Amino acid sequence: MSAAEDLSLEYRPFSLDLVEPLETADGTIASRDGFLVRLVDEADDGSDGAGDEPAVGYGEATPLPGWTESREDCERALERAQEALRTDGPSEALEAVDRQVAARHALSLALADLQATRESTPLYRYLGQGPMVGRVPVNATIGDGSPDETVAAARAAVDRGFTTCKLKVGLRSVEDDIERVRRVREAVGDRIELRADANEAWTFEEAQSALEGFADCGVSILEQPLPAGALEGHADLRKESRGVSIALDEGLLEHGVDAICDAGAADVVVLKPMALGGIDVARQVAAWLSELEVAPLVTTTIDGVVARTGAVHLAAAIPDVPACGLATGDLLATDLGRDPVLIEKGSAVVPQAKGLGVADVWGDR
Ligand SMILES: O=C(O)CCC(=O)c1ccccc1C(=O)O
Ligand SMILES: [Mg+2]
Repeated sequence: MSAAEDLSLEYRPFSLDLVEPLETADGTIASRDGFLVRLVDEADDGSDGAGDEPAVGYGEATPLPGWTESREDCERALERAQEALRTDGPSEALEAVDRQVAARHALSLALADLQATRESTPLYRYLGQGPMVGRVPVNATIGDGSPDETVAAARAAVDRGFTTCKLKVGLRSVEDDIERVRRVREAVGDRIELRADANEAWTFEEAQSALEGFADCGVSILEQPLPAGALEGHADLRKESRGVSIALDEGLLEHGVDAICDAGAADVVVLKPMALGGIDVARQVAAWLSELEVAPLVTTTIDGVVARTGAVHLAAAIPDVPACGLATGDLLATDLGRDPVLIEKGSAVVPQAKGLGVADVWGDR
C-alpha cells in the first residue's frame, strides 16, 4: 500500500433475522448480529484519474458464540483496530485484533477488497493469482427438522437446482436420523449428493451406527460426528466408514491442520473464514490441507452478503473445491445489501467485478 494513504475504518452494528431458525445439534440460530466495516482511503480524492470516488473496502464481522469471540469482544476489537489503523497502519491494526477472529475477518476482508479494487481485479484473483473461475459448486443447507419437514426442504432445494444437500443431524436418536436420511434419499433419487452434519452430537458407538445407516443411503460426507476433541475417535471412524468421507469442522479450530493430518482424522476439512480470522488465513489453511491431500471445503457461518461473498471468492481461489456451504443467503430474511452472487443449478456464480463486487451496503457516499 502507498505511504501516502490515509485509511480510516468505520463500523456499524447490524442484526439480521433468519427466515426461520436453523436447528442444529449445537443449538438454534435465529438471527445473526455483527458489524459492517468500511475502509476509506481519505488521501485518495479521486484526482488520480482512477475515478471520482475515494477507494473503499468492505468487511463484515459476524461473531457466533462457540465459534468466534463474543459480540462485545468483537466490538472492542474493532475499536482497537480503528485506533491502531489511525496511529500505526494496516499491519498493526491486524495485529491488534489477531485473537478476535470475527473482527480480524472484517478488517482483513476490507483491506483485501480495497486493494483488489485499486488493482481492478476480482477478489478471488487477487487472493489466488489463479485462472478465471466462473462458478463454484454449492450445497443446500437443511436444518434439523421432522422427517416430513426435511423431505420437503430437500425436495424444494432440488427443485431450485441444487445437486448436493447437507442435512443437519444429531438432535434426535440415530435411528430417527437414519430414517430421515432414508426418506430424503427416497424423495430426491440417487443422483443427488447427500451429506450430514452432526455438529459433535454423538458418542463413538452412535457415530458407528449412523455411519452404517448413512452408508446404505449413499451419504457422501459425514461432518463432525464426534466432539471436537476426539481426534483419535474420528481417525478410528475413518477406518470403518464404508465409503462415507469424514469431515472435521469444529475439530479444525481445536487442533489445527498438522494434528488432524498426523492423526489421519479427516478426509475433508471445513473452512469457515469467520471462525478462522479471515479469507487470507483460510486460504493458507486450504493450501496446506491440499498439500497434505485432505480436501478443503468452504462454508459461511450464515453471514451477511459481505462475508458470504468473501467466502465465495475464497472458494473460487481453491482449485477443484468440492461443493461448499455458501448458499446460505436465502436463510436470511433481510441482508446488508444486494447480493452479487447468483445461485443457479447448484453453483454460485462468482462475481467478476473488481474487489468483492459488493455495492450499496453502506447507503451513503
Ligand atoms: O455448510 C453449510 O451448508 C452451511 C454452514 C453451516 O452448516 C453452519 C453454519 C453456522 C454454524 C455452523 C455451521 C456448520 O457447518 O457446522
Ligand atoms: Mg459443520
